[in-house]
Amino acid sequence: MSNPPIILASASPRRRELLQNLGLHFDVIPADIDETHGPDETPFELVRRLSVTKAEAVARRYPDALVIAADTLVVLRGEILGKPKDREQNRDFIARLSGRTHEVFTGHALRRGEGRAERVVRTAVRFRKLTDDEIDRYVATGEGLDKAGGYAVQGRGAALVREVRGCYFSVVGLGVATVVALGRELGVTLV
Ligand SMILES: Cc1cn([C@H]2C[C@H](O)[C@@H](COP(=O)(O)OP(=O)(O)OP(=O)(O)O)O2)c(=O)[nH]c1=O
Repeated sequence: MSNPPIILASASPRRRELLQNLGLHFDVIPADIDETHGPDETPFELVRRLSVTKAEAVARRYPDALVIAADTLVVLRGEILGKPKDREQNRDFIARLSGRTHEVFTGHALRRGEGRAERVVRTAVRFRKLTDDEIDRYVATGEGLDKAGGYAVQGRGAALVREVRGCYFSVVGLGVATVVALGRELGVTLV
């Protein structure tokens, strides 16, 4: 049986690039959803809910497609660090991450008609101990402003990271192997 058309329900250029690297052809249709956190939600529950909400918002309009959505959160000692609202907050995030290990949660949700496949991937990331000057220089690049936790492991942020324990790609925003496995659960061979 031939594969259905594929839709990536994300505005993230990183996610698009990771899927393109597999040689796949797909459309990009971002889901515009409310990303407000519920008061008692754990990071696991939150990324799961947000990835599912993104997938469903698009799948409703394209029931014949395979819809792929994801959501990424950075968690330090139980506290969620979202996208920094400005450089000052970006500086605060990087200073707090310095010398410590935090967790990155990426929720993946696929839909194909009535078919659903979901998985949350958790990865531990340890930062080097950074000097004030290093923190200032990193924040001045502006790279972290649209990223969860205020850094990009795939960019200059690579210089901040001592160790990644788990799936590197899920830190960037999309666990590629997870997406392929979830696609197979829905009967779609992506690679
Ligand atoms: C930790 C980290 C996050 N990020 C990015 C991945 C995501 O794009 C972003 C987290 O925000 P998300 O809300 O997960 O995604 P998004 O708003 O970019 O796109 P959409 O909701 O349309 O899917 O942070 C990196 O690029 N590198 C990193 O090292």
